[in-house]
Amino acid sequence: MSKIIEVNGLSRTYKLKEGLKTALDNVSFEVEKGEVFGLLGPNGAGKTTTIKILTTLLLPTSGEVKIFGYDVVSDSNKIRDKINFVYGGEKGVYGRLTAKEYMHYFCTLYKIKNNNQNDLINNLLTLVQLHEAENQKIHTFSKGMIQRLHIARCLINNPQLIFLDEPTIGLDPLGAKLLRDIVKQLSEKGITIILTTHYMQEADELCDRIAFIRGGKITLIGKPDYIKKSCNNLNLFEATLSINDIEKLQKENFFRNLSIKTIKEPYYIINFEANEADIEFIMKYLSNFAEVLDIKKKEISLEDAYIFHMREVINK
Ligand SMILES: Nc1ncnc2c1ncn2[C@@H]1O[C@H](COP(=O)(O)OP(=O)(O)OP(=O)(O)O)[C@@H](O)[C@H]1O
Repeated sequence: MSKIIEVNGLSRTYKLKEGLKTALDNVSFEVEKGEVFGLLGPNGAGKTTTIKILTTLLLPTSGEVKIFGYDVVSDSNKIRDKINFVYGGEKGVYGRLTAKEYMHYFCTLYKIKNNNQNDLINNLLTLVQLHEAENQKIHTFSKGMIQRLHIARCLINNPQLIFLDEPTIGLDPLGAKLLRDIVKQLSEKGITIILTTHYMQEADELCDRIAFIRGGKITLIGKPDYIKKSCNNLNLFEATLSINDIEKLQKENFFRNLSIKTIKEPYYIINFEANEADIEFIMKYLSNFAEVLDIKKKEISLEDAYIFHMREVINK
């Protein structure tokens, strides 16, 4: 495998009236060809700043970033031809154009020969499942269709590396699934993809590797399974209960990180953190106001791992 992205000691500060704001602090990572690499972190963690630097839209304050072996500062033109990006919730579409007209417009900007434009547009609109809507004006498109059109647009220059910043934000579950399927197809074609998302299940489904970023630093990096296993002192339990007085349970300060999901009254699933040795005691305690139908250790999801690692940030 060859390295498509090499980031070494990257830092970026912004000048504010109050002084300097550090958005990225000595960040290093590498991405191999063909990987789907997820950058996950809370608002303000530094994801967009990272993407802007990697796409040559923003200069680093210090450190070195190479894309395809080219430096983002001195060789930005060589990089721009080979990459593209889509920001979630992106506006900037020309509503009065049809999808096809919009694609022709960008083909011309990307200097695609007139003779080749129709075939390319057909292929790309088919790939993002907009072929049937090609003559429809964009202002009639749903958010999901617009987002898929952005993806088609970002593929015009045949990029080997694409950046998708929260691509499914604001999409309904079906629209989001369609978009995830397209991301998988692009990955299967060998395109390297950098993805940011706040949806952990999406990251788990799509990403080969993930970096957790918080406060401008990468705190954990690896395959989704590695990240889940990294919480080895996190013991989550899931109990299915029949509860008559749910308010009483909600008021309990007894549990660490209690979450309650209603199945159908009076049945509930509760998740909580506990030591394995305390489970018998907890069962007895619960039986004071609920019938315990089932209790088991919960498999750690990527979301559990994320909450575990970001807890101090979330609690601030
Ligand atoms: N142009 C700017 N001027 C000043 N500060 C900025 C600027 N852009 C970003 N920041 C600050 O840098 C930090 C990192 O921001 P960034 O947008 O990279 O985070 P993010 O992880 O993408 O967040 P989100 O999930 O909300 O998009 C934040 O504290 C943010 O307020």
